[in-house]
Amino acid sequence: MPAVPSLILGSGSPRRRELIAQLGVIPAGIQSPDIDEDPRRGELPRPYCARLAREKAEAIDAGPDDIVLSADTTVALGRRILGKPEDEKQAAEFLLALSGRRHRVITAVAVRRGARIWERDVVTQVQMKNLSNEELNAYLASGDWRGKAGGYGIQGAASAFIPWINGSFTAVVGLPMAETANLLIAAGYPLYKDLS
Ligand SMILES: Cc1cn([C@H]2C[C@H](O)[C@@H](COP(=O)(O)OP(=O)(O)OP(=O)(O)O)O2)c(=O)[nH]c1=O
Repeated sequence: MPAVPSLILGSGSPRRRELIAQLGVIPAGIQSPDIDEDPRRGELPRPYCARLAREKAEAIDAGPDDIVLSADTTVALGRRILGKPEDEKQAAEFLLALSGRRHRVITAVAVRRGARIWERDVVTQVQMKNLSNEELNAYLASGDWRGKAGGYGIQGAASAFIPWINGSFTAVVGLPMAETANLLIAAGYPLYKDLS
């Protein structure tokens, strides 16, 4: 058994890689999980998001002692799930639905070691201001909506659309850092341990 378990980042998201690097964690491997992200009929946003994080962690090919970290970020408008827009038209539809409204961003994290899974989900409230046509069109043209739940990235130009959030900024970007660190420690990852 290796003295230090390897961490496999089970996520293709560049944001998640950058966020765990801030903890000093450099993954031994990175794999993009390939799962069906369609919500089940009647599935609510929070259980949907938790299920996806878990399924992503389970879909990663890892050794029995490796630690796998996966996550899912979902934008919820009431009971409605807004995932990653398929095209610009859908991004426009999502942004118009969010314009002037408060919504939730849910990020679920799943850490797996062998058959054991440690999970947490975090809900952040986000207020989006009323978007003018000019703002909407400029943002759509920037392409920054691509690959982002709800069709916006709070860490980019869309920061100007968000007067306030209540909760974890990093969770909105893709990983709640405090909870992620706790899950890694629970799974036996030697975070903060001096390995020299
Ligand atoms: C709301 C919001 C989402 N996002 C991103 C985080 C996630 O990468 C993405 C939601 O898609 P996810 O399905 O959570 O993740 P992903 O497809 O990018 O990567 P993987 O499944 O391989 O882990 O939206 C932002 O970067 N900023 C934001 O403000």
